[in-house]
Formats: sequence, structure tokens, C-alpha cells
Amino acid sequence: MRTISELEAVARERLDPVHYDFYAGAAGDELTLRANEEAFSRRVLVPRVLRGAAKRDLATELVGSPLSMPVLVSPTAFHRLAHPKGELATAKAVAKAGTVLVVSMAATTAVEDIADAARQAATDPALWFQLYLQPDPEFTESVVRRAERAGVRAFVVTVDSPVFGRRERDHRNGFHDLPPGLVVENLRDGLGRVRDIEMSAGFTWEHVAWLKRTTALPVLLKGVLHPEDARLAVGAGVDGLVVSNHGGRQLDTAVSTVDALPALAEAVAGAIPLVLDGGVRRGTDVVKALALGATAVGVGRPVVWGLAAAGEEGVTEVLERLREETDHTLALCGAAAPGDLTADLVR
Ligand SMILES: Cc1cc2nc3c(=O)[nH]c(=O)nc-3n(C[C@H](O)[C@H](O)[C@H](O)COP(=O)(O)O)c2cc1C
Ligand SMILES: CCCCCCC(=O)C(=O)O
Repeated sequence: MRTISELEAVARERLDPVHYDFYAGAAGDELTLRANEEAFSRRVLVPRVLRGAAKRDLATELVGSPLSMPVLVSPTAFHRLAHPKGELATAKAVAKAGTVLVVSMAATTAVEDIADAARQAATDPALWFQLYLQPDPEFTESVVRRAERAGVRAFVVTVDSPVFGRRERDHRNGFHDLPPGLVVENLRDGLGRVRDIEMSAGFTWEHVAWLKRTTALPVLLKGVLHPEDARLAVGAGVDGLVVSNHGGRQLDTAVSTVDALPALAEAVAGAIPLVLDGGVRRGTDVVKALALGATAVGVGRPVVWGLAAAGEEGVTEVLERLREETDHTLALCGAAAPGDLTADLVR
């Protein structure tokens, strides 16, 4: 099995350079993109010994969905730019790995088809759906109903995008639209037209309350970095948070996610689960995030690299590599399960 950076090198060879830049790039000077990985490297593990961790179990649970390991797949747009089978290949690999795929609202494959592919690959796969709330609530509701009918088990509302981040590589490359033949399939309205995703700086906690009233499924917020917002989310009845800076693609110089995590863990005090994404490339990163208070981590770009390098098998390679490295790190830290990891193991 190759490392994620080896898979990224293969993906880079295979992808159109403009599309590679879309996936790899981030906002502004890309400081937050780099900070996410650097913040993991800066932290060291202080392992425990002689704790009898011969039998290890990586399984966990998040808002009612079982995960075979504490690693899920964060939503990423446009998988058919990376591989002709796009989200279908991703969904099969993730379902076989027994973890959660968060389907991007900006997928290039319809959520119904993604759900069918996942069900062909595994019994009872766990799909969640990422939502950008739209200024037209009726349209948002129609997308929610569509995703519910397809069988998703939770909604992840991305709240770090009141406006679109300035991705300078995309501006330089003139990458603004999908090539002919590809569309954002989840944005088709009842008449078969495809709407544009609209960002709006006008959303408030009222809109979160509206979504909680509109669906009975769990609602997680993605892109929370300030502890006060985490407290407000608990008060608003939100079911979980994704500690995320959108892989550095929104606010450049935003705090790295693992630097933000301890204060968020303190703020929610176990009331709701935290998922961290951004910069997770190794099992040691997974273990550091869990020790600092996350229930699971999400990976974005690594899955795209696997998909571009080798389709479904490439995504499997990424996930199995992370599973194997996480298990190995747990053993070396004297932990039999994610629940054995505590903050004192990280400095
Ligand atoms: C190419 C790409 C597309 C993304 N698309 C979405 C998206 O549609 N919705 C969303 O909430 N986040 C999106 N993200 C952010 C990811 O969900 C995630 O927060 C980020 O990739 C984590 O960082 P990592 O790539 O270092 O793992 C995207 C990220 C990338 C790299
Ligand atoms: C207008 C399409 C918006 C796609 C957004 C995808 C995304 O979140 C990203 O980071 O890229």
C-alpha cells in the first residue's frame, strides 16, 4: 500500500493540471492549508507502555451511524473530474470500508445513484449529505427531501462559506465552470434545470433551527472553529460538529483544526461529538486528533488522490492505509481502542 503523498504524486501525473490545482489548492497564500499539516507535525506523541493492548478495536459510532474505524470521508466536490466513475467509485470503496461518506451537495453524480452504488457494495452503508443552505428555503427543503428519500442518515451543514473563498490557483487557471457534460446533479430542480449553488452571508442560528424543524435526521455543522459557536451549537440542539477550516479553502490564515480542537472539546464538554478534518495524512494524525477530543476524523484530498490514481481501488488503498496506520499507532501508544486515548498522550 502506498502512502497518501505517493498517491498524490500519481494523481498529479494523471490529472489535468487545472483540475489538480482545483483539488490541491486553497485560499489566498494557502497558509491555512499548510498549517493544518504542520500543526499535526508540531505535536508529539507521549506513548504509554505495558497496557496489554494486544487486541485492538477501531470501531466507533457517530450520531447513530456505525464506523469500522474513526475515519470518515469529508465532502468533496466534482469527483468525475478526478475519475470517470467519480462518486460511484468513491461510494463503493467507502461502503466496503464500513465508514461514512459525506456526499457533497456539489457532487457530479446524483445522490440517488451514489446511494445505489453504496448499497451494491455493502449492506446498510452509511451516507450523510452535505448541505449549503440556499437563500430559497423551498429549494433547500426539496434537496433535503431528495437526500432523505435516497436514504442518507444525517445532514452536514457547511457554515464556513458565507462567501466563496478566493482560490488564487483557480483564478490564475481560469477554472470557473465544470467541463461540458458534467453538472452538479443534486442541484437539478423539478423542471430538470440545474441551479447554481448560492453562498449567502445572511444565514443565522434561526436557519439552523429551521433545518432542525424540517428534518428528523441528525444535523451536524461543518466549519466551526470558535468555542463560543460550539456552545451556541449545543444550545441550538445541533447533533455534532465538524471542526474544519474547509481544508484552507475559505478563510486563509484561519486557525489550523488541530490547534482549534482542544478549546472546542472543552466548550462542548462531551455533549455532542466532534469530527476534525484538515491535514489528516497519517495514522499518527488520527490518533492525535482522537486524543485531543475528536470522535473521528475526516479526510478530503487524500480520497481524491486515491480516486484519481486508481478509481475505487485507489480510494480503498487510502482508507485501508489509514486504518492500518491508526491500528499500528494505537498499539505503539498502548491503546486498545479510540476510547483509551487521552490528551496527556499528545504534547
Ligand atoms: C477539492 C475539494 C472540494 C471540496 N468540496 C467541498 C464541498 O463540496 N463541501 C464542503 O463542505 N467541503 C468541501 N471541501 C472541504 C472538505 O470537506 C474538507 O473540509 C477538507 O478537504 C479537509 O481537508 P483535507 O483535504 O486536508 O483532508 C472540499 C475540499 C476539497 C479539497
Ligand atoms: C459553485 C460550486 C461550489 C462548489 C463548492 C465546493 C467546495 O466547497 C470547495 O471547497 O471547492
